[in-house]
Amino acid sequence: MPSSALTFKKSIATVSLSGTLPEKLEAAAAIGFDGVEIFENDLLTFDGSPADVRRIASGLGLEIAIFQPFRDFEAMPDPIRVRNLDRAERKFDVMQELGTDLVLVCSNVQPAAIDDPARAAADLAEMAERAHRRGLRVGYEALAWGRHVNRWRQAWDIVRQADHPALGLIVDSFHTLALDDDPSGIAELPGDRIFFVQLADAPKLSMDVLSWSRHFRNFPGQGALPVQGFLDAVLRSGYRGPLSLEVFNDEFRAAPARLTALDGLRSLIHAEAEAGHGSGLPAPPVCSGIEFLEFAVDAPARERLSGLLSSLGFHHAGRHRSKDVDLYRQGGVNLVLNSEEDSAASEHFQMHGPSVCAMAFKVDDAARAIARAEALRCVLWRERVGDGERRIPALRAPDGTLIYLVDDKEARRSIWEDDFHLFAELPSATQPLLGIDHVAQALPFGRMDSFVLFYRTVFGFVPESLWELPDPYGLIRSRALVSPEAEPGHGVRLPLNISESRRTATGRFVSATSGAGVHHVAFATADAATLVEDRLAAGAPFLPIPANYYDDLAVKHPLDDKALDGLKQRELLYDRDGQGEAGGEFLHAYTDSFDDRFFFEVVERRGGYRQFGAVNAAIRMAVQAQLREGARPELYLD
Ligand SMILES: O=C(O)c1ccc(O)c(O)c1
Ligand SMILES: [Mg+2]
Repeated sequence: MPSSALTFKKSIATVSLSGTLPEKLEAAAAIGFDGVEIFENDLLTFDGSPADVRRIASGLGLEIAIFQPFRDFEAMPDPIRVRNLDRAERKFDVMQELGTDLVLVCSNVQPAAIDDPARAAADLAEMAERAHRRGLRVGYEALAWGRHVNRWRQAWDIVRQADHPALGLIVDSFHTLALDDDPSGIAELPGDRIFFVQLADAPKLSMDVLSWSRHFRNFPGQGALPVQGFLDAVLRSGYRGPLSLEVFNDEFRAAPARLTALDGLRSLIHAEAEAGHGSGLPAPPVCSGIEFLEFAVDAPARERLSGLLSSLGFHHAGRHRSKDVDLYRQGGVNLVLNSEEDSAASEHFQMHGPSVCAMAFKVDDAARAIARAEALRCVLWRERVGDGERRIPALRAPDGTLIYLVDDKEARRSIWEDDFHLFAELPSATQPLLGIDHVAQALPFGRMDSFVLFYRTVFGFVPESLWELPDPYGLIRSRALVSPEAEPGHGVRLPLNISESRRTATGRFVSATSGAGVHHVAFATADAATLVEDRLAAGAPFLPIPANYYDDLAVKHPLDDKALDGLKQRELLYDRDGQGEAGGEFLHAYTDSFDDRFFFEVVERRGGYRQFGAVNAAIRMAVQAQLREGARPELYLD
């Protein structure tokens, strides 16, 4: 840690959290924020006095960092000017009752506002002077849609011109970055003239900036704005005040306040550390792949699942030394079927039915990864272990799924040799799977940002662009998080899916399993055609693909008749990315779903194909829906 590292106070605006004002305060305090911004609307709708708010906050150990916003103040023609100064005095009374000394004035949006920075400066100087007499301060923020002032530099020029010690600048990453304005000059400002700093990110969307700001802001690291560069500039100025999250987001307004607050704090700790401050974070793990997936099953589900796995070419490779747990293996893929009573798996089974209850990532240093996760406020997990068995460190994903971290740095034997009675190895020629290519999860609506933040900050995964996939019964939004070192047959890839509709594959999964979870698992192979042909012969339930799909494929891609026929005979789907030599190919086949829950996929990546065959997801969802509904086209044909 450099000796210049500073820890900043962390604050959140009440507008970022759901609930009543006391609920918001309680959530912010419980999660560990130092302070809050009291958003005026939350006070107006609170059935108690500002002094009551002060008592509640101080009882929770929360500082009220600022009261905001005070709107449409500066550069108004008389007599509104005089009225605005009276209005300010009234709000100063409220601030003194609240016990905060700072108010945010956002730039005027009124058509009546005069386009004259000198008038704005004079008005703000007058307001600051009145505040000063009461020991209060005023901060001036440029709204991106302000009538005449919408950039931080304009606001700063006005603050400088007003030249009053009780008047300072407030910067908000959203307003600057949404206009594609350059924040780097903030580093040159005197840090003590910046009175407050608000941070928010947002996804890239094309819409008017006001609607974008009011509905789609999110926490730093959840969106696509360069918030880190903004923060670096702010901190280089010498600013030492709080870092505060100010997010207007329709989904956050509906989400449980504590979940949102936890994401917010995680985001701030990460941003502060990335800026070289705070107590520091150990580097993210290098994730080289998925060591195993664990399924929670009871005895009947284990019977059926092992049958499905056998049809896909897996064999029963081992039995746990002390628990009711079996290992199924093929080549580089390890699947664990856990029926142990009184375990995390059985708890998962009670809640969700047959499902993936744990993933294990292969990492370079599990202890370092756990230290990072802990610093980012993750929930850690310690499984009960038998004598001589390996304890594998683990943490909880936001949905409660366990993520084990396996490194073989100090071990002389693999986790399998440590904990399992292993049966005789089969010849590798009979095991064509290379590893787990990707693991797709279905998330409850409104939870995407939370998962993106978790995988991005804790593991350093990189979010890919958003896809919209048409299911016959609604739209699915999909975004993959990929470990930076992912190469074909290597690394971790996690597509995350959400759907507003309860009738889509994703929506049905979330309601059928009471929450988020693994929806499908894709296995990598070097030769999908041979594998699928062999497995179809062994009775594996690969989805039958409509002939129309192949007719269309012949038009889209330069495939000769032989190649096309080879795909068609084996129910293989196809995609290409890139152009010419640089292009890669993707061959894949899906199974029908197990108990209408999860399913498997076999994939072959050729020539550096980087995607997930999303263009074919609609075909898969339609075929699965037809199988599920028992659709029979002949009923509709005369
Ligand atoms: O959307 C608004 O009006 C609004 C108000 C206050 C702020 O600090 C802000 O960034 C936006
Ligand atoms: Mg703001």
